[in-house]
Amino acid sequence: MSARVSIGVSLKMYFGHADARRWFARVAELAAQHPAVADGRVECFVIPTYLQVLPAIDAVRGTNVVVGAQDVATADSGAFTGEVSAAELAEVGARLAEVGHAERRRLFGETDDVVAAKASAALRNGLVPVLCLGEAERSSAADAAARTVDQLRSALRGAPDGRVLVAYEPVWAIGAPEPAPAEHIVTVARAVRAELDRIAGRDGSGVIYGGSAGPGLLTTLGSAVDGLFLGRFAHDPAALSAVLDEAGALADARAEVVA
Ligand SMILES: O=C(CO)COP(=O)(O)O
Repeated sequence: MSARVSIGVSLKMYFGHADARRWFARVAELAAQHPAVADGRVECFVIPTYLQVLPAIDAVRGTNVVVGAQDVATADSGAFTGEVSAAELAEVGARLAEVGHAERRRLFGETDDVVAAKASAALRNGLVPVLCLGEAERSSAADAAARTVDQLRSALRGAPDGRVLVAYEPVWAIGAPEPAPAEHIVTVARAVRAELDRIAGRDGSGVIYGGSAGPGLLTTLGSAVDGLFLGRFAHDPAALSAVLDEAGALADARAEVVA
């Protein structure tokens, strides 16, 4: 377990261009002033639409905030109309690529094979895949853990070495009023972390939780997770700032354990 805590935000398709730019400016400002982000104890990443990736990179330049994409092509170049390659994302300065989000699986038919090909494409090009995994229907924590670990194995089968951030997102907790219960998240996150520790070539990897996450949750979960993947509840920069404060406190507590 590394001491660093990761806090990511996907903007999905919520913001238009002007609103997104205003939000990036606020995030850049608060990250620059945030001691735990400024000194690297907390990794902060934002994942806007493809069209917003370049303005986001411009807005956060000089801060420790990094930018990712919400999807990535399986191929690196060629006749793939509408796709964006990991090679180009890396070329312009994106650092992460979200892979296999529940909305892409459900609305756009992404299969486990497609998810695996996208994870490989990201790793092959030096991007960190934010690998979104989680059970589709509410079940026991043990069952959810088994399903999520199976998804992880499938997504990384044959993938190049490199860091991976697993975003454990139970599908039924996405877009909900509340996150999944803490005991449920802790059980699944532990199983995912154990699997990440078992497989070679994944140094620096971790598991973050997403699905109606917001202020207060990270303090409840503690070191069972390596951070959070936020959606709606980070649209208000003040809420994101509160989560970064919690992440800083968690990183400090973890540094004492690691030392
Ligand atoms: O899917 C999510 C992040 O990728 C979570 O979104 P919400 O927090 O809005 O449910």
